[in-house]
Amino acid sequence: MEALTLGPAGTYSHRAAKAVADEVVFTDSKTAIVEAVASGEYERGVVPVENSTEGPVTESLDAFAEFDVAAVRELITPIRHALIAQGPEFDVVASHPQALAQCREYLDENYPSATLESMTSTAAGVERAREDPSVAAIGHPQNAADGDLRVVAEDVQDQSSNATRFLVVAPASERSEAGSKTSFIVYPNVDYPGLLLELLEPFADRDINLTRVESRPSGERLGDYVFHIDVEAGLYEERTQDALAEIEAIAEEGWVRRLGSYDSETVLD
Ligand SMILES: O=C(O)C(=O)C[C@]1(C(=O)O)C=C[C@@H](O)C=C1
Repeated sequence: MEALTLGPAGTYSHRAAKAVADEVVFTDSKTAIVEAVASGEYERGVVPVENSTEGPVTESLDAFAEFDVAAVRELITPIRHALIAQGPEFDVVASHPQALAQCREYLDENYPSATLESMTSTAAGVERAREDPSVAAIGHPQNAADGDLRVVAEDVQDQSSNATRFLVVAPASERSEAGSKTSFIVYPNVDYPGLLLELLEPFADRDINLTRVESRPSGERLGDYVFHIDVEAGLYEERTQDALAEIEAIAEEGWVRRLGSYDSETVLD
């Protein structure tokens, strides 16, 4: 099966996508991945959603609220960054903002005067370093395996436990009720004291553990939010269906989207 993910070759998304697809194709935005799967252009997409150091990948979350797709698998991958350059002297460090943020303390301590440059992906930063000796990149060490680049330093992420969670997305028709985890999005379109508490109580009442709650601005007006909620239960379970029915009643002025149920796996590379 073919999967669309964030390119060029050598991104962490590429490494995760290889675990679920025999052919991987690339684009340079997470929104484009979700949109292409929603429209049926691709059968699978692999997008990062959350990092243990830096938190949510907001572009992916916003794309899930905008385009109707199913989440069919979760991949968790440890992220161990290398500093990659043509030599030890450079003025610029180029990488994806998530990766730069995951190495903030290391860069402040070791390269306080380097200019940080945001790229569309870690591998795009590596391409930039390949072209320009004054630029270093942060990415997977394997990106230095060929050509003029070398690994200047390994394990430059601030937390040794640094890990990113990816979701594999499929067309909405492939949404599954089977799996140990479920993701859904709620837009209540109302605002009153205790609303968030009311949205979470149906899970607490049924002993369902929440693994993530993220609020994203709806874009409609200041203080108006879309909530991304992940729970440790499958849609096939009666308790999950009952909790969602209660939430749908609370959000009757807005909407509730089930991304679906899935199982989680760890991808080492
Ligand atoms: O730039 C890449 O290599 C990506 O796959 C994107 C991404 C992200 O957006 O979180 C994925 C994993 C790492 O956390 C850093 C960057």
